[in-house]
Amino acid sequence: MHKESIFLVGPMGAGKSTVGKLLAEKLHYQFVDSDHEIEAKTGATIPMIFDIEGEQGFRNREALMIDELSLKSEVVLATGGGVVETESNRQHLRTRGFVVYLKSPVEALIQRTRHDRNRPLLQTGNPAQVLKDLMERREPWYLEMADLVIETQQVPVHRVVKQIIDRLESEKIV
Ligand SMILES: Nc1ncnc2c1ncn2[C@@H]1O[C@H](COP(=O)(O)OP(=O)(O)O)[C@@H](O)[C@H]1O
Ligand SMILES: O=C(O)C1=C[C@@H](OP(=O)(O)O)[C@@H](O)[C@H](O)C1
Ligand SMILES: [Mg+2]
Repeated sequence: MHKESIFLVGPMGAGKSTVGKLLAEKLHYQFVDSDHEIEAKTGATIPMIFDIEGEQGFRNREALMIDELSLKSEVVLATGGGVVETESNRQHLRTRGFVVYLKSPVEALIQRTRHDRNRPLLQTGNPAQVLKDLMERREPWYLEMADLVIETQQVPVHRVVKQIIDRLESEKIV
């Protein structure tokens, strides 16, 4: 099966947005980040949407955006970490493109997200526990939908991108 678009999934801090941008550049694909697209469409930041509409309001917008973006061809799509919480997203991503799960231990996710204030779910007294709990629930979904799993702990972004491209080329995806 020839799968044209590349969908990056994984937890907050896995590197989906950062890796996705560079991967798209190298492949000469369009880069789209579902969070950025939601912000552009609504004119509101992710924290504002969570504040005003709650997490479910954000998930509804995210599901509409994923449906739209996953139909594009030759894109690298960086999803948000919670994309797997919605069944239709899992279905669309699995059937419409090549899914790469960027895997990192929780300790690395904590380090990479600790100074960032733009992830509302981590603005709590114990973000490490939140990341652990979310990973416990979500990792089975990431694994279940992944065509490829890439370990990113202590692997610099350009090396992660290189590994993905090597695999995509060897499987004749790109
Ligand atoms: N492989 C990596 N090694 C070290 N730092 C990384 C790596 N991938 C991403 N980062 C850093 O981690 C932070 C979160 O990355 P980001 O791309 O926003 O993750 P995501 O979109 O998966 O939540 C950023 O500061 C980014 O520079
Ligand atoms: O894991 C989540 O539920 C979320 C992850 C975020 O994206 P990143 O994974 O790019 O941080 C963003 O969609 C929102 O804050 C919710
Ligand atoms: Mg991101």
